[in-house]
Amino acid sequence: MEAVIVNGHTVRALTIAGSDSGGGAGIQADLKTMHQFGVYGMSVVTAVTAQNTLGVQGVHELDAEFVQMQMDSVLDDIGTDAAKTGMLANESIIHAVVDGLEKHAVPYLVVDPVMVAKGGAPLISPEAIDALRERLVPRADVITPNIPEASVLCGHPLETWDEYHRAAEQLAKAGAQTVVIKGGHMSPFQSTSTPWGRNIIDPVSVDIVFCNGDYTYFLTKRIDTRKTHGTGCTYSAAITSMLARGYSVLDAIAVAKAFIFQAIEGAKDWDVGQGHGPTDHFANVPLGSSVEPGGAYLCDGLPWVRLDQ
Ligand SMILES: Nc1ncnc2c1ncn2[C@@H]1O[C@H](COP(=O)(O)OP(=O)(O)O)[C@@H](O)[C@H]1O
Ligand SMILES: Cc1ncc(COP(=O)(O)O)c(N)n1
Repeated sequence: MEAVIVNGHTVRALTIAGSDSGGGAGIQADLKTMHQFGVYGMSVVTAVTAQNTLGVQGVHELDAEFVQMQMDSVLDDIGTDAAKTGMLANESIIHAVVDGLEKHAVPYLVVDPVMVAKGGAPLISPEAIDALRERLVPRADVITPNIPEASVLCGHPLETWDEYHRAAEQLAKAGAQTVVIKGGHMSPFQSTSTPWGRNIIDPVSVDIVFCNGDYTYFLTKRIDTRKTHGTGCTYSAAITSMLARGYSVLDAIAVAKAFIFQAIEGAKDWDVGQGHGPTDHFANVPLGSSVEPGGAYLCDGLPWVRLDQ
């Protein structure tokens, strides 16, 4: 992959997240993904985890001042076309990150409100949730909660299609421009009766996107695998890379969703680790998708197919 040049400059993206020593999630997933998208990746590390596919063995949080120093180092000199946040660990780091974002020019911000690792280890302190909700959500161009994260941000459990939609609207009201409610944790059975009025027999993974008052649904086949370590990180890094390259939000999400589908599929038979294995960051970047707001799209191979409403 070559570096992408847009309007004469090298496209850059920044991740503000935790390090995953196992290489499947966090900073490592983000930088691998950005590289695969032809984007020059940079990192601000918030915490270092001792982690592998079996779980998180330890967490070392960095001082908020040092997080701020990294942001100044990167953004005073290099600058970025888009940034994403991942694991932010605690309240002081959230304040430092938001202060840094207010100080520097960051054209697009993707917030992946990381809370708990796939193995169950907490990646943010409970006291930090209010700061996340009050200071970071309103700054998000795109926010990408999974179902448990959306439940925590909204303050109640989410189990039905209707509740997923109300949660997206609540986060939009709180200031997030585009809300992506990710489908990895939805029950596959909910996919049999859908908001767009057509039944799906095979299990699918649906991401609900709420943007400018329209709902757009992105569906792929649900892959039967437990190797989903870092799916959320990889997906949000792909969206960030596409925004940095100048794509519209919906086209960015469409490409990112097709990429994460192929990344999960591609690593199904990998033998990396004994637990929740990583995704295939070498997956193809399927550019060329163009979607209209307000429809339901199925990625059945490529490109996207619009389902009748
Ligand atoms: N088994 C699966 N098959 C297909 N897509 C999946 C599967 N699991 C997750 N995804 C997709 O991966 C992306 C990340 O979702 P999710 O796993 O919910 O995030 P997180 O890692 O934050 O929990 C979403 O686009 C989701 O639809
Ligand atoms: C440093 C870090 N950041 C994020 C995740 C979440 O990824 P996942 O939910 O797939 O375990 C993680 N496990 N580690």
